[in-house]
Amino acid sequence: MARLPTVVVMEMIRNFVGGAFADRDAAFADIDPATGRTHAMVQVADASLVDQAVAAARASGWDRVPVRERAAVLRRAADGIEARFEEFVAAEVADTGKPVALARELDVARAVHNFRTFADVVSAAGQESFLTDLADGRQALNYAVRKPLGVVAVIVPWNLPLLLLTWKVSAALACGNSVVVKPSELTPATATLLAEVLTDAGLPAGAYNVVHGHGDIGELLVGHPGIDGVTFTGSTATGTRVMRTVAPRVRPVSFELGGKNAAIVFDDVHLDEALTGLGRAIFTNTGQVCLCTERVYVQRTIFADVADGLAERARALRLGDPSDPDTTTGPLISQQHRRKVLDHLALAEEAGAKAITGGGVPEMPAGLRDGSWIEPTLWTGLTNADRVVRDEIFGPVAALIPFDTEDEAIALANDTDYGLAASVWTNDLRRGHRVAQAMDVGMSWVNTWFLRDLRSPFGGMGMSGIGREGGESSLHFYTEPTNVCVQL
Ligand SMILES: NC(=O)C1=CN([C@@H]2O[C@H](COP(=O)(O)OP(=O)(O)OC[C@H]3O[C@@H](n4cnc5c(N)ncnc54)[C@H](O)[C@@H]3O)[C@@H](O)[C@H]2O)C=CC1
Ligand SMILES: O=C(O)/C=C/C=C(\O)C(=O)O
Repeated sequence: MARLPTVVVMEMIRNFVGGAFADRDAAFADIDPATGRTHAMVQVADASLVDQAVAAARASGWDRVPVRERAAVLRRAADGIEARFEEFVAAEVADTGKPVALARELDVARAVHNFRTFADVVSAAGQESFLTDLADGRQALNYAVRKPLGVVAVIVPWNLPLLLLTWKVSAALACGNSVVVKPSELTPATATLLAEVLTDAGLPAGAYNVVHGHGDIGELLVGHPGIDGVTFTGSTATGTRVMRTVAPRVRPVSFELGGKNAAIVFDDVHLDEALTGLGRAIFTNTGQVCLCTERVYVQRTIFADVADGLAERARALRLGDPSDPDTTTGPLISQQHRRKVLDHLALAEEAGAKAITGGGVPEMPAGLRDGSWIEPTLWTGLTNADRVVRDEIFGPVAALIPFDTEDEAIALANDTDYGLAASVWTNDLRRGHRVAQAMDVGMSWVNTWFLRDLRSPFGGMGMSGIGREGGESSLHFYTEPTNVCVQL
């Protein structure tokens, strides 16, 4: 008997507007960066769908839902992600090529945590009040009531798609806003899956909308007259463009942009622990976390030990099939991004750097050869004057640079246009506090990296962004206070 041909039905990722999936004819390919193969098609939004999404958000009525009920919806959303945990993992792995172990531990676990945290934060929030003494002996009561901004545009990148999306969406919804989300064109899957979970959790139609597309759709969204605030994570270049688009309508923006983060390693450190921490800081998610370390300043007395130890850790990383639980390191997000990283590898060579490990494209097994793989790379022989020590590269790369004194290390670490994150590695408690505080950054870690308490402020200074999110900082960004003054 003749066998029927196998029909492969490609998954179609659709826009989600006003509580329903919306079909559009135009679509683009969603590429798995580990294999280079198309794993889904993504329908592209257009101006009229953006209009519909903003109108649906405006009409959702979510702002009138009491805080207690909002928090309950967020908690059910967290439960819903947990119930479909492996579906989220699979979608994130297919879009990003990141190892399944990382997607489980970091991305999807954090999505659950984001919803639970902002349910707690908004439930515990109070309001500012002041009793004002007046010249005639009487008093006035000042208190501020916080109202949601309204409709918030959420623009997120491809490196931690679900983590960053839910970090913003959970806080915005907690405060009573409705959102229109534009995920990265490279990683559209989990934002779409989240629409189902939020609907099942009881979120009203229109409170969460997803429009897919490239930067032009993002630009239409952030420039839309119905948008009351914009939260953006991505490159500094795109952040400045978003700022220009939003400026004529003077809407609040929260920007978490690029970084060129430093680590400072003192010679009193517990070497093994520091090497493990630094390995994470440089190579996690193939260096594609805005917090990743790309500059490591090492006290000269232990420079050779740190260089050897880090190179050994880099060589121990296991690049390979993302679905293998033992894989530690995936590909870069795209061939285009790999070209950018490879250009920086070439620039480093021209500047006279020595690659003590890596420096090129790895040999991958059949099936993975068309992926955007890159070797984890460490350089010596560079200084702060070199472009690769100044540009954000966003790959598994770092320059190791020696220093002699604490003051010199602080000056070198702060010698950058960025100001996102830093880490200090020392066994001297006082020095740890002192140097961490001297870093001109939003987040400064001592003997650890990317350890997050979601109630603490998160964001950057300089070219790394505007504003902070997290805990109360999120409540402040996603609401506007109206101060009421009552003569008593
Ligand atoms: N968190 C971070 O620090 C991140 C930094 N990057 C850096 O950015 C570089 C470029 O990566 P891209 O994918 O191009 O990031 P990007 O910053 O251009 O993209 C981020 C998001 O912004 C959207 N977007 C693009 N143009 C827009 C516009 N004019 N208006 C509104 N939205 C717009 C994109 O579609 C995407 O959803 C990377 O090589 C890396 O250095 C990338 C991702 C995250
Ligand atoms: O922990 C967070 O909230 C965010 C971490 C990472 C980024 O913001 C990023 O890589 O852009």
